[in-house]
Amino acid sequence: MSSPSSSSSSAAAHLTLLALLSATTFYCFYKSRRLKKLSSSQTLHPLNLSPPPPPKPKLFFISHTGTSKTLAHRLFDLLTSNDLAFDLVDPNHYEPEDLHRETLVLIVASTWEHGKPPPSGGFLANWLAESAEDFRVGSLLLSKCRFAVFGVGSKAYGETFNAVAREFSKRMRALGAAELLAVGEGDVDGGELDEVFDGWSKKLIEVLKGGFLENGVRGWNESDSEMISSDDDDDDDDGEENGEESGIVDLEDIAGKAPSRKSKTVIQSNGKLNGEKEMVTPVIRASLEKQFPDKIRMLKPVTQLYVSVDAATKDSLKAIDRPLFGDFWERFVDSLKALREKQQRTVYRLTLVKGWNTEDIDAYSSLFAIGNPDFVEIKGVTYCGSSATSKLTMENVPWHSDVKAFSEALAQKSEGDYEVACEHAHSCCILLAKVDKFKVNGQWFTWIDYEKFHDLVASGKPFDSNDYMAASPSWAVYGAEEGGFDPGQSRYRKERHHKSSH
Ligand SMILES: Cc1cc2nc3c(=O)[nH]c(=O)nc-3n(C[C@H](O)[C@H](O)[C@H](O)COP(=O)(O)O)c2cc1C
Repeated sequence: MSSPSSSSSSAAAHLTLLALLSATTFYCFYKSRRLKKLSSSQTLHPLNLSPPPPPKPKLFFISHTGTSKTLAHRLFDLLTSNDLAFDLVDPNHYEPEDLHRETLVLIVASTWEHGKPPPSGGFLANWLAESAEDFRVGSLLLSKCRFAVFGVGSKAYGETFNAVAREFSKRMRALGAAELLAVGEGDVDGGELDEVFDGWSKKLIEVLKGGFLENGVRGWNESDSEMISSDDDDDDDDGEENGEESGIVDLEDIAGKAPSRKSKTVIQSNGKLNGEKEMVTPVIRASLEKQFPDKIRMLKPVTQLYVSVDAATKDSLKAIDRPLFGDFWERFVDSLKALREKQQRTVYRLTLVKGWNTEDIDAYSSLFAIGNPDFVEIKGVTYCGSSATSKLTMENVPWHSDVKAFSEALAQKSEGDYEVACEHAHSCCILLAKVDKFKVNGQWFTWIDYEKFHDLVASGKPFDSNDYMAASPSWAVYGAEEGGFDPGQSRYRKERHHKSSH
């Protein structure tokens, strides 16, 4: 191991900071534009042509043995005879990711075993449930949509009577849709289904024709939906000016927020300017998700190679990243393995989201053996405002003390392989480093000697990450009074108007 060069360490520190700031700025800008595009995609047309007309109202039937389908047909005829044009739709032939464009949706749905929908409605029901519970999908996703649900079931099933219809109603409301009237509850076993359905349908027609919601709020008609669209565009701009969606967010979040979770739709849209889905192409998304281990292997030497470790288990990685590939977990593990073979500094980057991935210390720790990274950088997720595309709240943002506790527990679990080396309290960030490489005679060498790195690359000879390390300044070392803030820089503290105990 060569001796560390302290002469260039200060320059290296500044370079590191500069690089970090530039990257952060780029991604903040990218993120803010992307969020704006996602939220405005519901209303704007590509190439700035006039906005597309609102989609035709939909009447979904979710049926197994035909009862709900028959009722839906009857409702369709009634709507048509009242000059209300609808498409009658089997959800098997519908892409739920188009739901955010809908302005009026009716659902007639039956309930089957264990309160579940029949097969034709399973995908739509799951999509709504997942979206409603996903903090990255905003509670305004369906804000342009008015809806009503009629359930077909049997009271004989007790608690699960019409569970599917109630669930649809609950999920749609959770995503911001406005319910036109209360869920209709049809009971096929002696509940006078036809009368109940006809009564509900009549009320629905009154609401639709009257233009009023049951709760007195003004309801839907075509010109309204256009008015809503243009208002929303204005809101969107205001939002950006007011900084509502312009907050900082981590690079890792970008991949997870890709507009489609189905590779089919992303690929179709790639380069075709067909609307809102071209923003993140499969290639960008896949590379943001670090799902190309072969590419990692082929990389030329870089000073520091990061792999995002967004979750520690297969299930949580699927929930957080919404991966593009079916073999996402194998690709992820393979990406970690590829790090092991690298000669340069390697880093696992963990972004903690409270309530999502902060619990599983054991599972994270077991990932260390796979990639054997030089460093583990642990950062709290950054709040960027709630919006149509994110329902991350301050509740999900860990305090620096949470990040510290998590990091210390992880270090302890490594049984001496890693220790907490540095912290950056003002960015809620902690660095674990490999003790046998980067702690020399009790002193940390986590900084980078860039000149040395370039000399080593130019030499063409093999080298290792500790050949270009530099001493960590005292203010950056874990536990320092400065908490990682360079005393050579000026600090501006934001004035806070709320009480905080932290
Ligand atoms: C095996 C079975 C399980 C059922 N489970 C429920 C249930 O949990 N809750 C409910 O309200 N109705 C339940 N039902 C009643 C059905 O919803 C009812 O038969 C309905 O007419 C089916 O409508 P469809 O033909 O449109 O699918 C069940 C029916 C069967 C045959």
